[in-house]
Amino acid sequence: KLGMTVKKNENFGDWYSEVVVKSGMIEYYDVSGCYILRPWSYAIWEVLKDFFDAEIKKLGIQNSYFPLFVSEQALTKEKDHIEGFAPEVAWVTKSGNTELEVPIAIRPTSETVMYPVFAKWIRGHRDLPLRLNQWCNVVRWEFKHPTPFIRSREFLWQEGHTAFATKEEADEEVKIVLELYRKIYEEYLAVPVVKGIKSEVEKFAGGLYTTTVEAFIPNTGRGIQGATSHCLGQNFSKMFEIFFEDDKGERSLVWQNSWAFTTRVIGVMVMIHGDDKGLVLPPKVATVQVVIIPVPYKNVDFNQMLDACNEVSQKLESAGLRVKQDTRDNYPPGWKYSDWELKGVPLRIEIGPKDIENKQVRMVRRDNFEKEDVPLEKVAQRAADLLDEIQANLFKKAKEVRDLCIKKVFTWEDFIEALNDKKMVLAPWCDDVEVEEDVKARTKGDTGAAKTLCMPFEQPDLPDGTVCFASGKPAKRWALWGRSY
Ligand SMILES: O=C(C[C@H]1NCCC[C@H]1O)Cn1cnc2c(c1=O)CCCC2
Ligand SMILES: [Mg+2]
Repeated sequence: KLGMTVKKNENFGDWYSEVVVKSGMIEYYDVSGCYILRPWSYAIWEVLKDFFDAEIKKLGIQNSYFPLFVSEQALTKEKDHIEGFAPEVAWVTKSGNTELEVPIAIRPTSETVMYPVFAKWIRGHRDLPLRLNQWCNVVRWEFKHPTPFIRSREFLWQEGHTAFATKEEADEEVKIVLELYRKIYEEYLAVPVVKGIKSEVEKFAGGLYTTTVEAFIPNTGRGIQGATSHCLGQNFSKMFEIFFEDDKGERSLVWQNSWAFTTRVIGVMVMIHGDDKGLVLPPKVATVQVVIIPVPYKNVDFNQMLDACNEVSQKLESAGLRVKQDTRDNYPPGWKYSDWELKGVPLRIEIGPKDIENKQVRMVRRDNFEKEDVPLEKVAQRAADLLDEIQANLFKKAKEVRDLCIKKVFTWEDFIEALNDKKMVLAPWCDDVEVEEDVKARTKGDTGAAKTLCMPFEQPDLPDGTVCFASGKPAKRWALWGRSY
């Protein structure tokens, strides 16, 4: 059957699998954990890539491309960087029937590819800052259940890798890039995120600190890391001996950052906005923002309909909108309505005989199905305004839902109740590693343990004497906890 058969709130997992395939975003593939990104989703990646690429270029960051393959020696150089991750590294061990002398890793991330070369390129302070980015794929042999876009063994991302003379410069860039990630989610994908810093347990082990934008999937009650911007401190420059001579002739280690967002962002957008009819695409990222559908009538000349569709299409295109005319003669209008609703096109324009007579069109919104008749001479402006309204409405609705899913608590009992009610939990915390490990242990269950998602930069006030919800020790700050992907 062409349309959706699974209801989002009845079986979320099956709904998600059905919608990403039937909308034309994903095709399954015979290598487990790998998916084909079809044009309907790849075009969304391109919109985000174009935005982010232009922004980092404004910051003076340059794109480059480093090899896919990593030597074993390089990969295992930074000890605590790799130990926890080793099982996820994919290795090339032979070519044809011939075993390789030494196995070669496929990049799971490129710190160990790039940093030996950074050490070679960086000599003096005039070689700094060095700021490179690459758009590429990475491979991580994940063992958890693969999910299109959300968790796959190969995914697309950008990875930024920068080196500075001072910590201040690094700290500043971490924040600037994190703000770009917030824009990708909130201004393009209409998905609300919480900006914050990761705990010592959750941060990137090889780094100094990790900042993050955290999204939330209400249907599963799970948080999801949206993108990360790490300050690596001097950990990697120590390991890879990346020194520079400063203007006083002193030899010191560079300060580094690394930051990434991935094709996961598309899956988050699908999960947040989709409904029982299929995808709902935010106009900013919609491949097709407006679809024009003629409603033929037995006694009306079809060519007249096509002319009307062309006229409207040209008006919208000259207004800079992404338009498509569905003039296929082998499907009735109703079938087309469902098909484009399944694909999530934000705005539909119907043109029937009486519309032509009255020099108007019928506009139908995908987000709330509201319909309105619009005079021909106002079509371009009205469509542009409606798309802005749809974009804003999608974000507003998603933010209302997300805010209702954050519960602020002070006690363990309330924490557990909120967790079991599929919420994120904002709780006063002593920020001790062993306490976080203890909460994980105490909340282990078939749906996974709770962990800190982040310490939000926006902290509610913490009255003196407030104690940690889990340990009873003096609370240092608020942490956002939850089960996660
Ligand atoms: O990749 C990072 C840190 C960093 N990598 C570059 C972009 C930003 C940021 O993600 C963390 N990380 C996650 N996962 C893995 C590794 C790893 O370093 C290395 C081995 C395989 C799995
Ligand atoms: Mg991982």
